Amino acid sequence: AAKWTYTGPEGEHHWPKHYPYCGGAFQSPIDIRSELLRFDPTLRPIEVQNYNLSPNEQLTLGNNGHSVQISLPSKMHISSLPHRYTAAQLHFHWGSSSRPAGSEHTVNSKQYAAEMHVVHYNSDKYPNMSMAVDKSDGLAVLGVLIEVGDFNPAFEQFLRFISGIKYRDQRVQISGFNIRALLPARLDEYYRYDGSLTTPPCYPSVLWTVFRNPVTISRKQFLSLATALYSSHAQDSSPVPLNGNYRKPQLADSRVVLVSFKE
Ligand SMILES: NS(=O)(=O)c1c(F)c(F)c(S(=O)(=O)CCO)c(N[C@H]2CCCc3ccccc32)c1F
Ligand SMILES: [Zn+2]
Repeated sequence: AAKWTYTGPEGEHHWPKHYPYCGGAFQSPIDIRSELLRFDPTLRPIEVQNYNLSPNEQLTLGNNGHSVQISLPSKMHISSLPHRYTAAQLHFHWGSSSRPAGSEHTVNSKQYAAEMHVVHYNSDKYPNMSMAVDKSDGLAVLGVLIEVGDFNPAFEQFLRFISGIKYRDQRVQISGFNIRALLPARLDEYYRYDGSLTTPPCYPSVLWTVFRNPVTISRKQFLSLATALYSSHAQDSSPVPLNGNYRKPQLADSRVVLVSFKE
């Protein structure tokens, strides 16, 4: 498995050596700047289906060495886009206890504490994620900005198990819960642009939707996300903390960011 990191000799400035798309166009994340925005009245509210999972269902919560991820059942999908986009997994990007800013997208240079991504693939055209991941109309990712504030009971549904996946490739089964509760209340207010995976291989295959309104988690919840995990395996002699797992904003080039709302 090719190794890449967020800092050091395998850090993001070195990604293009092994992953050429990372040095290409249409890269994500970006700084969502006011001057790039254009109101688009055709942008409909995001509609998600089957996000409210029963506690009788089991989800896999895992540490893949780059993030904490939850694998999602294929009945979950986005129904308001031109094609059906079926959910594959969700994961997070965060800062560290000493530097609590770790979102990937920034808004007028403001970096949030963390960011959640719900990854979907175009299941009208492709049979699975692997076939969709490098196609220009392959993926749709919902981005949720996260700031430190009130306690978030929905996040607690998986955060309370995070000590069971401290090391790379550890996984635990958790009960299903309402994934919709991880999203902000308003799914009608969002930024929309064409971009890429924010990790290698950085394929320019993502229709990005970043919701305007952040969600909050408590400082204690943020610290458990930012301090519980290691990117190294349990048996490795020198454990490597997993934090600061965010790519810096990329050049917007001539890209316009569409917005579904008027101030
Ligand atoms: N920010 S991002 O671009 O949304 C993003 C990540 F940042 C991220 F870390 C991951 S990862 O956790 O899989 C670790 C490294 O790929 C993904 N995985 C996607 C793309 C790769 C293939 C694949 C296959 C099945 C399910 C999900 C995915 C990712 F899409
Ligand atoms: Zn991501």
